[in-house]
Amino acid sequence: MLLARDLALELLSGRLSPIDLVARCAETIAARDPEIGAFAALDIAGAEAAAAVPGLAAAPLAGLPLAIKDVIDTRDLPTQYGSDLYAGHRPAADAAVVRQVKRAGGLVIGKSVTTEFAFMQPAGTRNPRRLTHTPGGSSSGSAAAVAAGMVPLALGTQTGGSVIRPAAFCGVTGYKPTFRTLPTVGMKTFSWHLDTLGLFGARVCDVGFAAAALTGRDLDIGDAVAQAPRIAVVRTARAHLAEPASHAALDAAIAAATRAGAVVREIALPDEIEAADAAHPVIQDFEGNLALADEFDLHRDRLSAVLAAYLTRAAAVTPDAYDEARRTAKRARQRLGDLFADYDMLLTFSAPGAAPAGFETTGSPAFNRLWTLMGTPCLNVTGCADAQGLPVGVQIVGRFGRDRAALLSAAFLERALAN
Ligand SMILES: NC(=O)CC(=O)O
Repeated sequence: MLLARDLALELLSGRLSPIDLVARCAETIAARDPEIGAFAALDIAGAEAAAAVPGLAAAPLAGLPLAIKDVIDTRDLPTQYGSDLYAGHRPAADAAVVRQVKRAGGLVIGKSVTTEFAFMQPAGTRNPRRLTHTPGGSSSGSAAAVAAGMVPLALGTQTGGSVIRPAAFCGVTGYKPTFRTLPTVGMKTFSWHLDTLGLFGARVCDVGFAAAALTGRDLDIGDAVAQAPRIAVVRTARAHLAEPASHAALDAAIAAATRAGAVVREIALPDEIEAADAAHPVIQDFEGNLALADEFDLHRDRLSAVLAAYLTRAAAVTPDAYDEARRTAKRARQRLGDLFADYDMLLTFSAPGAAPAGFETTGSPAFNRLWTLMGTPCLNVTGCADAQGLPVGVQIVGRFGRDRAALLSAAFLERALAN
């Protein structure tokens, strides 16, 4: 994989030019994407032209090429939301986060494949770790493009588990920042209480570097790691949904963290927090039904059967149920804040197991959706694999608004697992 932060330092030093890096990415894309299908659209020429701008390497992103998930509007490339309803659709303006990429000196080399409206209908992308397996979703192309070494960084989105789960399946670092750290203006909305922009990179320091470059926040952790963090392991009430490989990965992470000096304790989540897991689908259903009302009312026959059936069911959620779900979520966030008085991070599953074989599903968000609703920073940490050699992720959950601490904790675990 391409190491974004190391490449940025090479670009800044002049040992590598942005044009040469674009050429390297383009060569890998040409060699690997025909069998992986990570990209919905490419703009190599546009990236080459942008790479020629003098002084680019001194910018925060130093001329690094990025893939942008195709639910995020781009003025220079089609934005099709994973649906033929929007075939060839060309937004008049870039999404706010795309402007942040360009202002920071990043190069948009292409649009990465999304599932239909970032929901559950699998797209055509394959897992670079094993081509007969799903890469996960809904940020399928973003995770696959980074895993295959086509780009050093990719933008994705998460409403359920669409950053953390594909990152785990493809063996890359996925970072879902605190809610609204990155602006969702110009992203195709599914749920305005849940939609969160995230990043994919090879390592924790790479996504931290990118987040710092985009936002100007103190998130570039470099080689730093947390010192002896207090870790609460939470398998949650859904632990029965985790396969043996995920339990084994969590056990390996616990052992590695303990060896590295962490204080690790396994706890049960308080009932108020567990209750929010059931609130997530109520909020997603109510808001998704409205966010996709035009497509559902006017083009239902051109939606996948999965999405059409979902939106039909989602219409049944009442305003009272929606309001109660939001109150449940608020109580859970308050209780979670209390929990973090005693711990620096939570450690849990990233997904039920390794990437499922076949392409009938992109996997389950069972271990992601609660944290999406909590709005807390989450990272998939690499370093574990199952008996067949497929990556199995473990997930760090940090305190709301404390993203630097979450990145340092994730870097601590990443290093502990690598040693
Ligand atoms: N958009 C989403 O997060 C849905 C999923 O978990 O696949």
